[in-house]
Amino acid sequence: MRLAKGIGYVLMIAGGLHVLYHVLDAWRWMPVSLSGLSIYSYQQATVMAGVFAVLAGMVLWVNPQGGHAMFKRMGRFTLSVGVMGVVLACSGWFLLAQQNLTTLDQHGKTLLHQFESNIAQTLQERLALLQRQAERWQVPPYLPNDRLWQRETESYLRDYPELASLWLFDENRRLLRHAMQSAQTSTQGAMPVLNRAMLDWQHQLMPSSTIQVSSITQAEGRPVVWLTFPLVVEDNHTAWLRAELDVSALLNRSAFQVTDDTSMQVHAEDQLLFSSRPLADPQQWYPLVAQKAVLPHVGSWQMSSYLDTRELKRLGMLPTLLWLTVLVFTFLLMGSQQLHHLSVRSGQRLSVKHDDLQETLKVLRILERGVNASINGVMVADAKQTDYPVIYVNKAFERITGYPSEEVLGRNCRFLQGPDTEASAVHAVREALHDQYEVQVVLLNYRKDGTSFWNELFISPVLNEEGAVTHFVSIQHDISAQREYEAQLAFNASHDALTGLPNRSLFEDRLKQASRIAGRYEHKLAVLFLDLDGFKPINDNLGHQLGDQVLNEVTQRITDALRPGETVARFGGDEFVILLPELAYEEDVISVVEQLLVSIALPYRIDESDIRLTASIGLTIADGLLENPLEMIQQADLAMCQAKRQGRNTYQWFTCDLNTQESQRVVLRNELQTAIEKQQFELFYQPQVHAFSGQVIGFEALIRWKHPQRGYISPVEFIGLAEDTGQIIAISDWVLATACRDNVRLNSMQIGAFTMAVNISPMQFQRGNFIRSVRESLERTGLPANLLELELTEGILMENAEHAIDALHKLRREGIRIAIDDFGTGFSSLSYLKRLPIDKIKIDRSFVNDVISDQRDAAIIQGILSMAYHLQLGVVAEGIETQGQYAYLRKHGCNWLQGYYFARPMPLATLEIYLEEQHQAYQLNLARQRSDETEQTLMRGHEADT
Ligand SMILES: Nc1nc2c(ncn2[C@@H]2O[C@@H]3COP(=O)(O)O[C@H]4[C@@H](O)[C@H](n5cnc6c(=O)[nH]c(N)nc65)O[C@@H]4COP(=O)(O)O[C@H]3[C@H]2O)c(=O)[nH]1
Repeated sequence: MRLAKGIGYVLMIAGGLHVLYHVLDAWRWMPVSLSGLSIYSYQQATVMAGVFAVLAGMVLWVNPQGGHAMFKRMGRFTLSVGVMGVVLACSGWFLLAQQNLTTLDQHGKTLLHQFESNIAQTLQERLALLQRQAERWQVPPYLPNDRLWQRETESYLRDYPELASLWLFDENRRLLRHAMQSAQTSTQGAMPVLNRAMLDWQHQLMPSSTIQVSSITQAEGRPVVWLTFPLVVEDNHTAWLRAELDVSALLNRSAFQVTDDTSMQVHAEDQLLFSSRPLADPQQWYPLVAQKAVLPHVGSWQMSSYLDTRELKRLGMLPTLLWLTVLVFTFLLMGSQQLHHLSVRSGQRLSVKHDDLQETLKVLRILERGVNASINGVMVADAKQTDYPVIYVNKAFERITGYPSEEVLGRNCRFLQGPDTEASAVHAVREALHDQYEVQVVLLNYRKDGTSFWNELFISPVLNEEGAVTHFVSIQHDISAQREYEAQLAFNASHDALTGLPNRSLFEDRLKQASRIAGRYEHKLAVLFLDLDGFKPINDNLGHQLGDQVLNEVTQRITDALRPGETVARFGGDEFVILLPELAYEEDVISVVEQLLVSIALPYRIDESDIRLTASIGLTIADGLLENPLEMIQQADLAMCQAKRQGRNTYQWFTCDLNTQESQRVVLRNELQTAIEKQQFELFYQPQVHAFSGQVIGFEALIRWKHPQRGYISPVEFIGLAEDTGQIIAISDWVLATACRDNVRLNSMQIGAFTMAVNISPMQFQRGNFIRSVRESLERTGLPANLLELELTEGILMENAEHAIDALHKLRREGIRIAIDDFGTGFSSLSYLKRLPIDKIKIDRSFVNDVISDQRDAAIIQGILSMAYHLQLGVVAEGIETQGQYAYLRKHGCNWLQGYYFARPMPLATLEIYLEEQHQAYQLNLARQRSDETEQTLMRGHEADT
């Protein structure tokens, strides 16, 4: 920048000085110079170059940055063209001007040369003419007489005006005759008075035979040249003819016709002898050439040629025009070049801009596609116009709101608001728009069809390069589904998905609330725990879909039985809990419960078949003063379990005893788990004997828990709990495997083919892998299937008869025997029994117990035996404690017997000894019998002989 400024300084100063110099130098020629075109053309060229230098310097000095940029913008070629053009124009101008000057100089010289030649020739002719005249007068009659003189001189003077006068002198230099141009002669013929020069000549006249030519002298103020011719006349006398040549006339006579624009002058010793034109205005004439001319005899004079400055101007036109033309052409060329350069640069810039635009367009298209592909509505509003009219909406906006873009553009988007749009959210949006900051709100908007949707709205101001807000972009996210989902989640969090009833959590809330109200208003509230009886097999065997239908129907029946304000909740599975928050009388609970039991027990018509269900209900009542009202749920649960134990399809009040029992159950359950893990169980075996032979035909495996503190615990105490807790599965698997293994060992004693009867729990039987686990136990132990007998209660088979029948068929196909345990206690229908693929039935101990004393038990036993006989089923009577019972059953055809009368359950080792003893006793008895028979035979033979 400094360099540019420096160069600018130098150019300005140098150019300025150059111009000043020439302006001052040309001052005296100013009128001509200012006329624009003169001999100073070449100087003007350099002046113009100086002006250019000044201008360029100013550009660089005033704005070196701009100048630099300007030069850069002009392009090198343009600048080169400019410089070249200026140099060429100035050079051309200079050369042409020089050439003009040279031509003019030459022209002037030529003119002068011709003029000089003419003068010399004229002078020579006049000399020759007068010489001839002089010669004529040297022959007789010699000197002319007056008349002849006059005639001849008149002729000369007339024809040659430059001959100012002719003089004829005699030998003594006396004037004989003379003749003058009429203008100069006052009197023709009269002797003139000789002027001083003539007199001088008379005195100085030297006799000479040669022609004398004087130098230019003044005669009467005129430049003249004297020609003197010696004449030899008769008698060798001498005479002189003297001719006065008017130099001006001579020159005039010699001058040829020059052009209007040139002029010639002749000076002799600063005296103007001749001028082809009057040079009144010296500034009109430009001196071309001035040179000396030497004429023989006459001497030298100064000849000058002049050119009319108008011609000079005319001549100057060409270089100037050329200069201007070249400059104009240069500027045009520069202009065109610059235009070309600019067009190329613009083209390049346009190309770049075009590329940029294309790229921007591409990006914009992608953005537009992206915006249009967005699932969120996008809307752009003009922030600079009042009321922020919408200028763009994407497809998602149209889809979400139902408004086509043409109905939206130009409007304020408040048309999306409706009656339930939250005023606070709208206010927040307005404030954000007014203060131009981002805002995010959720508000209820309305579609074109009037339906509402939840709009999660995000509005952001858009700034331009100056940071001013020009637009607002809003992104709309229809979160209706999300809201619905959240509501659903909230509902699900507090409700049961299948029935839509409140779940435990909501029930607990309501219970707490009801308890507080009950405490405040001193009334009572009740909680009912309802569990369906026998629902699980329905669900497992008929499918969950059908189970769900049953549950929904149960829900409906319960709901129908309740009053408004009362709550029924589903706690999962088939458990329903009911809250009666405001009891007028305690007895009201009973009426509700009885209504529920009746209603639930009604048949369920599903898929064109009737399903029957009952419910067990536990009840508890409180006055709202319970510290923890949720205890009521546990209490009702305990009571429900008690109702179950009491035979189901009934209800049971909660009592404090139940609480104690439950505590014990909890302790027992934990200990039972420890027992499973530490294998604290043993199997005792109770023999079953043939009713008539008394021989042991098999055993029933009966589990014992060898508690580390309490000793042996009866299965009656823990099997039910294990069933409830699911611990029965692990226990049952162990029992089955152990019983099979021990039976293999007992059979290996080779004292009989013993059958092992194993009690099967309901949960064990209903497991999907039950048959497989039985098969695996047999395979692992190697016990033949026909030596395993499974004892199932009537209840197990009744709960899901079809599944049970199917499973029993499979088991029997394996060769496994099936016995129905506790037969007679389960109210089995006989038609149903007929379909069961079983081998035996076991008469329950309760019938055997009083068979002797109670006719009804006896009748039942007889009925069972009769039925079994006709169904071709074996019968085992258990609980035989007395001889009477034994005898009665044997008498009525019971095949097999089991009871303390024969043997108590015993460990394996004891059993082995027992069996050994029994076998020996049997053998002994058999031998005795044989011996008796032999003895009797012998006696009979002896009697016969005698
Ligand atoms: N008063 C009296 N009782 C007699 C007499 N003869 C046998 N008993 C008892 O009657 C019960 C017969 O077994 P249960 O009816 O299947 O009834 C069994 C059975 O239902 C269940 N149980 C026993 N062991 C198992 C087992 O391993 N698995 C399963 N699931 N249940 C078992 O526990 C119940 C009770 O078993 P236990 O206490 O061993 O009681 C046994 C047995 O000791 C008698 O003459 N008089």
